[in-house]
Amino acid sequence: MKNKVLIVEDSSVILKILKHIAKQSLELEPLFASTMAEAQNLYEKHKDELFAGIIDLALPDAPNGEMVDFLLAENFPVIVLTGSYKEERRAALVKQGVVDYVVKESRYSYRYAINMVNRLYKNQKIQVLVVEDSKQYRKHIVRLLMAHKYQVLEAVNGLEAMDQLKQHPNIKMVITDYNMPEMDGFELVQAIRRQYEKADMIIIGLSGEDGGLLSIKFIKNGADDFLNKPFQQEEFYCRITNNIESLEQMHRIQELADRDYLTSLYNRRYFCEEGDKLLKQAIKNNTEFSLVAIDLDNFKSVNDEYGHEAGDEVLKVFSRELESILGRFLIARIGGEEFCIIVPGLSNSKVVNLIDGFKQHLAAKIIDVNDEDFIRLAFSAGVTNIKYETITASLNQADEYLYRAKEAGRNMVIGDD
Ligand SMILES: Nc1nc2c(ncn2[C@@H]2O[C@H](COP(=O)(O)OP(=O)(O)OP(=O)(O)O)[C@@H](O)[C@H]2O)c(=O)[nH]1
Repeated sequence: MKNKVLIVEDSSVILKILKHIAKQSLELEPLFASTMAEAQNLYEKHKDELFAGIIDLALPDAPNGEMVDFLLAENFPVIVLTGSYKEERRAALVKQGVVDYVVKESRYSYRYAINMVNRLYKNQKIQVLVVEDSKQYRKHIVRLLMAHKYQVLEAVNGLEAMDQLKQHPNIKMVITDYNMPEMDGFELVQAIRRQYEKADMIIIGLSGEDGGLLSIKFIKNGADDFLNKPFQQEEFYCRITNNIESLEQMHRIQELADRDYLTSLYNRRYFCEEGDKLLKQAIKNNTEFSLVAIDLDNFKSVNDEYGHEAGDEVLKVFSRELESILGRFLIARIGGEEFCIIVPGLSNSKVVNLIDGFKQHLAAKIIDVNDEDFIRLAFSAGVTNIKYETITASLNQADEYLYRAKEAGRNMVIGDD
């Protein structure tokens, strides 16, 4: 597996800063060197595990970028660190195929270089579709994207693009030209936006020299950004990266909004929204649909005896157990020590057995409360397969069974029968 990064820098002060930042934020394992000889040794030894390099342009035994040349000849992704900005040098390096060029100005520069490696590593999982009828331009864009490690797919017009989107549901970004046969760029943007929200798909339009009118039209039709052709390679990368990072940020915010802060299980709002969809599907297809309500027994005594913090830990352990055994279903923490699960496709008695099985699994676990005290956990549960019109009504029914279980002595599962 390629999960190591070669970092080569001769200044001991800068190397120290790089080590510090790498420790804080590099998502791969760094290997450090301060001369070309050392770096080449490391490279030969770890070739199969090395993913990319952050390489100082001038080293004591390689004053003219020989280390960078060596790695580029090996087709190895290189981010260059350099002490001074020279436009000609920058242009030559970009043409040679370096991933990026970072001038050593401040801590921010080193952080940028480390983040770029993290970015490349994540890009390996991101699919991008390039839609362009000019073969020359298409290949140019594909090459640029591949240098930044994206998975790239191609189409020559809008129709082919729609077909590719259907075949590859993980595509996250479409870069599209305007002028194409069959279906042009605007028609494509409109067709994509009919199916994909902005949070699910980035669209970048490519426009020729037209005084900016095409760019405006692209944005008004639902594109997120545009690039005027011909573009600078670095502008291309900046726009692609910014858009991908905004999408990731949007997903992080969405995750935070959907999850319970303590246990990271889904929260009540998400559960009700998704549960309603699943319930409607089950009603439409006339299939089984179970809603399970679980409440830990005598949980107050855990807080009272060991403190609220220990209670929090126990809730986290319980949630992990739920996930490990029943993670294939929709699970949520809907209140303090109350949890809900939706189990589609099984009869009521089968779901009661499933939850009983989980209860036995839990009973066999000794839970470490605070490294000194150990407890066992029990819960009561209600399971209903009655398909009401809303998830809230099903939840009330499961809750009713749950409280019957509590009244009948706790530590039991009650179903419709
Ligand atoms: N540590 C911790 N405790 C919580 C949290 N949310 C709710 N609780 C506690 O959960 C306990 C629930 O108590 P009760 O409703 O009396 O229920 P119980 O003790 O589990 O008893 P039964 O449900 O009747 O078996 C209360 O002490 C709450 O403070 C939380 O997020 N963290």
